Amino acid sequence: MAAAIDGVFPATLQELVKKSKVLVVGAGGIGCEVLKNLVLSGFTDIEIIDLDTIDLSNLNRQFLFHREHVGKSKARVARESALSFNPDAKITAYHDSVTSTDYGVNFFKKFDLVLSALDNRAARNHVNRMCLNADVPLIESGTAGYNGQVELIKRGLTQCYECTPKDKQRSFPGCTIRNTPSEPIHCIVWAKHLFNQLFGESLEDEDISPDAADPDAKEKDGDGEPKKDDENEKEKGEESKEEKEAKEDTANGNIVRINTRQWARDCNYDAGKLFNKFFNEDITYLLRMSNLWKTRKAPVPVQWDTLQSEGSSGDQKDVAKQHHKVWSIEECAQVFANSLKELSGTFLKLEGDDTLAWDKDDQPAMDFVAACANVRSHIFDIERKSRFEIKSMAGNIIPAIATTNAITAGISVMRSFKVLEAKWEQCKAVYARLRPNARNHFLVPDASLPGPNPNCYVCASDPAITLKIDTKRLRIKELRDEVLVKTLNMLNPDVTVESSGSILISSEEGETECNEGKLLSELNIVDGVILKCDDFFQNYELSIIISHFDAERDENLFEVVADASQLKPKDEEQKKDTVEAKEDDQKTATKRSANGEEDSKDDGPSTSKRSRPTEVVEEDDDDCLVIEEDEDQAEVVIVATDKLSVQSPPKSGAKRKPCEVIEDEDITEILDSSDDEPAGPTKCKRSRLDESSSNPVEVISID
Ligand SMILES: Nc1ncnc2c1ncn2[C@@H]1O[C@H](COP(=O)(O)OP(=O)(O)OP(=O)(O)O)[C@@H](O)[C@H]1O
Ligand SMILES: [Zn+2]
Repeated sequence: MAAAIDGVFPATLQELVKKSKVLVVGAGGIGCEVLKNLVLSGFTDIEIIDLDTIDLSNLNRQFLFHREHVGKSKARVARESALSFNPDAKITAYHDSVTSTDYGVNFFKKFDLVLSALDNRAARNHVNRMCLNADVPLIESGTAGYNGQVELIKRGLTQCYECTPKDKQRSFPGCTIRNTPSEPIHCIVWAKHLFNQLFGESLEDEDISPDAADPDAKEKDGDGEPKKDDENEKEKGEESKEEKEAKEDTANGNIVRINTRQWARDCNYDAGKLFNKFFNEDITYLLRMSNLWKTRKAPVPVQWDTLQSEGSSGDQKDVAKQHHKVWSIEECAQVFANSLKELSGTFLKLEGDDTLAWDKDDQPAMDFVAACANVRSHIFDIERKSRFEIKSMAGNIIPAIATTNAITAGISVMRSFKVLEAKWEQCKAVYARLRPNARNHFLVPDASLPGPNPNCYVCASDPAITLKIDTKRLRIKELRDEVLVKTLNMLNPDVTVESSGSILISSEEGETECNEGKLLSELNIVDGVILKCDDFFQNYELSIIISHFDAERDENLFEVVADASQLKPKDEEQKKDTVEAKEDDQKTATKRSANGEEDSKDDGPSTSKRSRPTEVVEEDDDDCLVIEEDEDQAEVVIVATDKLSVQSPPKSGAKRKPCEVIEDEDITEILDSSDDEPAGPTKCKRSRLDESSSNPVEVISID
C-alpha cells in the first residue's frame, strides 16, 4: 500500500514531501504512529532511532509490533513493518541511543526535519540541543494520559525545549515493575497493578507476575538483543540447578499464567496464601532468573508465618491509620490482611462483571497499595515509605493511552507539512485535552508562537546560570556528575575557571582526576567565581556563576537558578533559612511526640521544602508516567537535588552500548560492539564543527 498523495496535497507540497529527509527519534507509542503516518503521507527518506527492544506491554498501543517481535529492536521492527506500507520507502533503522556520540551535529545536519517521540527529558534535551546547533526544525511531541502536546522548535524563531523549566516526570519500563524494582515508586506501581489484577479492571500490561521474557534476564548477542534460548544454553555450558528447575516448571506448566483474580477467589482470599504467592513464591521464581541478579542485589522472599507473632498483637486498624509512620513489615502484613478482607468483601458483592476502581481516597484500597508496596520494597531492599507518602505518589500515576498517542502523532505529521512549506505562523503548538475548552475544542492550538527566552541557558546567545551551591561541602566530582551531567544534561563537559583559565574538569579521561575528590572551596571555587563549561559533543557552552550558601544539614547542596536577578539578597535568605529551620524543628518535635500514637489526623501538605526531596534522576521508558508534585518549588529554581547522594546513572543493560555502523544497501544498521570498546565524546572533539553556532540566535520575524 504505497502512499497516494496525488490529488490530496498540492504539487509543491508533494515535491517537498518526496525530497525531504526526516529523522524520527523514538519508536515507542508516538514514534510508531509517526513513522506509519510519514510513510503513508509519501515521505520516502526516513531514519528512525530507538535504543530499546520490544516489550510485551508495548503491544497494546505500538501497532507496528506484534507478539513475535517481543525482545527485538524497536527501530528495526518498526522499519520492517512500515516498509510493508510502502516498500519503496528508504528507511534506515538505528538500534541505539540518540545521545550516543555517533549522533552529533553532523548527523543531525543531514535532515530537513526531526520529529521526536521520546519519553524522557535527558534525551529530549539532547535532541533539542542538537537541532538548535544543526539548525534543523524539530517537532517535539509528548503525551501524558489523555493529554498530548506537539510543538515546533526552531532556532531563533521559537522557544526551545529548555527555555522553560519543566515539571518533573518519571516513567518506567514494564520489566522494572515486574522483575527489578529499585525505587519505592516501582513498588507502588506494582501494588496498584496488583489491586487491579485482583479487584479492578485488569489490563494485560499490568501483569504483576515475574516476566520470564525480560531481555535483561537473558545473555545478549552482539546486537544487544537477547539471544535465543538455545544460543544462551550453548554458551553458558552448565546451567544452574535453579535455572533448570525454573525451565522445567515452565515446561511442565507448574508456573502457569493462571488468572490471578480467579485463583485468589478460589483461595477464598486467604491472606496467608495470597501473601505467600506474591511475596514468596513469585520472588523465589524471580531469583531463578539469575542473570537479573548478577549486577543487582537479589530480592529476599518473605513468609507469611514468620510475620505473625509480633504484628498480630494490638489493634491493627490503628496501624493503618498511622499515615505518617513507616509501618514495620509485620504491620504491613496485617494491613494487607485487613484491607484484603474489606476489599474482597466489597468485590464479592458486585454484580456481573463489575470491578472496583482504585481510588487513593478509598481507605482499604489505599491501605492495600501502601502495605503491598512496602512489603515489596522490603523484599528488594528499597526504602519503605509512609502511607501518606505512598498516597501522594500513587495518585500521580498516569497510564499511556493509545488514542492520545495516535492523535499526537497525527498532529506532528500535519505540522511537518507546514514546516516543509516554511509556513511558520501555522506551526503553533497544539494541545490535546480530555475535556473540550470553552469553544468545544479538544485540540487547542497556542495563541502565538513563543519566541526564545533571552535567559534560556541553552538557546540564549551567551547562556549563563547562577548556581547556588555549598562550595564547602560539594566536591568536584559531584559538581560534574550531579550538576553538569544530571541536572544540566551535559554529556562530557570541560570546565575552566574564567579568571585564570585553569582547567577544573576535563573531558579527557584521567586528566583532572586529581581534582575529583576535592571540595570546590579547596580549589578556590567560591562565591562569585565564574566557570566556563564547554560540552564539545553537544557543541554547548555555558557560564556558571557560583553563589555560595551554607546548606543546612538536610538541605539540598545546590540549586540551579535561571535568572540571577531573582536570587534573594544573602542576608535575607539566611534570615529566612533560620526561621524555616526553627519552624521545621518545632514541627518535627510535634510530629515526634505524636508519632506512633496519634498521627492519623490528616493527609495535609508536608511541612517544608526540606521534607519533600526533589529527585532529578529520570528513567527512560514508560509503562506509566508519573508526574511528581512539587508545589513548594520556587519558580526560578530549575532543578534542585535532594541532599546530595551520588549514584551512577541507571544502566539499562546492553541498551546503551557503543555502536559500530554497518552499511548494507539502503539500510544502515547500527550494531552494538563489544563492551570494551571505548566510548565518549573525546573522538568527537576533533571533529567539532559549525563555528557559527557559538552565536546561534538568528532572528526571523513573523507576522
Ligand atoms: N536516548 C534515547 N535514544 C533513542 N530512543 C530513546 C531514547 N530514550 C528513549 N527512547 C525511546 O523513546 C520511546 C518512547 O516511547 P514511549 O513513550 O511509548 O515508551 P515505551 O518505552 O515504548 O513504552 P513502555 O515504557 O511502556 O515500554 C521508547 O521506545 C524509548 O526506547
Ligand atoms: Zn531555550
